[in-house]
Amino acid sequence: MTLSITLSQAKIAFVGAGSMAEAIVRGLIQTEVANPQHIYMMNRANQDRLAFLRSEYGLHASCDPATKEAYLREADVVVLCMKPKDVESAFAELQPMLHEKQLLISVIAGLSIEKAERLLQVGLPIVRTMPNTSSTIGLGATGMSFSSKVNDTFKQLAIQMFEAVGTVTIIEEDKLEVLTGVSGSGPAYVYYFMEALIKAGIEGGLTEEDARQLTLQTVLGAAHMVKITKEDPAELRRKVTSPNGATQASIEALDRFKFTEAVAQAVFHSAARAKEMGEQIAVSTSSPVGKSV
Ligand SMILES: NC(=O)C1=CN([C@@H]2O[C@H](COP(=O)(O)OP(=O)(O)OC[C@H]3O[C@@H](n4cnc5c(N)ncnc54)[C@H](OP(=O)(O)O)[C@@H]3O)[C@@H](O)[C@H]2O)C=CC1
Ligand SMILES: O=C(O)[C@@H]1CCC=N1
Repeated sequence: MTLSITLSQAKIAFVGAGSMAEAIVRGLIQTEVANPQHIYMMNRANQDRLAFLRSEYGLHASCDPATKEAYLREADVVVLCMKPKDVESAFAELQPMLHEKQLLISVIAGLSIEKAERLLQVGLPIVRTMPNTSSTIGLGATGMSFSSKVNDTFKQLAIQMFEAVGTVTIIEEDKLEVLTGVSGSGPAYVYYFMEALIKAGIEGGLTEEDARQLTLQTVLGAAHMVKITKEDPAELRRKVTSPNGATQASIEALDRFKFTEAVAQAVFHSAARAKEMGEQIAVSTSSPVGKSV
């Protein structure tokens, strides 16, 4: 890889072709920062999924071992997108095909850089990230940490890649778990809140269609208000909350049901589970080598 390589020139191989890999790929292609002909996706066995990805995005996709090996050996950037439970076997298979000139990017929750280095036993630079699924529409929020081997060119490449699908927050690695609790899992809390708001609206007598539309516009409008006015969410909330009015009654109800505490617990449980998943990935000193991916 030369110092001047850009994302559109780089060959990017995704190991794992699930929802997170697709979210990133879709953003890269839609924003035209990456060339679909330079994107290589691979999974374990799901041929239908690969056929869909090929036809939808015009990229290369395969689960054939020899083809995957060729993809990996040629790649400038390898993005690891499998579930934590699959890391051990996937890394053992990957290890013989990687080399020190490549950049490795992991989106795997909880997997530390140090453990990835021990598993791979290849001294290549590693970028640990925690994106979220809103990357699909270019509105992702990605946290990112670098191993000491990542040079400035690779840092810029990784940042550019995830900025193509949203915002990037560079953070100390030991903060990535709590970041997982906030923004990695975060979209699920927002959807859960929306589900609850729709359900309550319907229970109160709204049609399902109206409850959905009103909920969507409310969440969208509130998020845009924070972004556009740059006001603190607490200040914006105060503006909705007339003294002794309807909103005050609802906020008091949320407080009685410990809303703030519930959200904090959600964040900390996500962080703890991410850490636990990372710790559960075993490092065997006799990793099988020479097998195909
Ligand atoms: N979903 C999310 O919101 C977020 C997920 N992440 C992280 O992203 C990672 C992937 O999650 P997600 O996309 O949701 O998972 P999915 O289950 O959607 O996709 C996992 C993919 O990994 C493939 N895979 C498994 N083992 C191997 C292997 N040995 N070689 C090649 N491919 C393999 C699977 O292939 P096959 O189908 O053929 O088995 C599948 O394509 C996780 O580590 C997660 O922590 C991070 C941030 C947010
Ligand atoms: O639920 C998970 O484990 C992954 C990490 C953050 C979002 N999804």
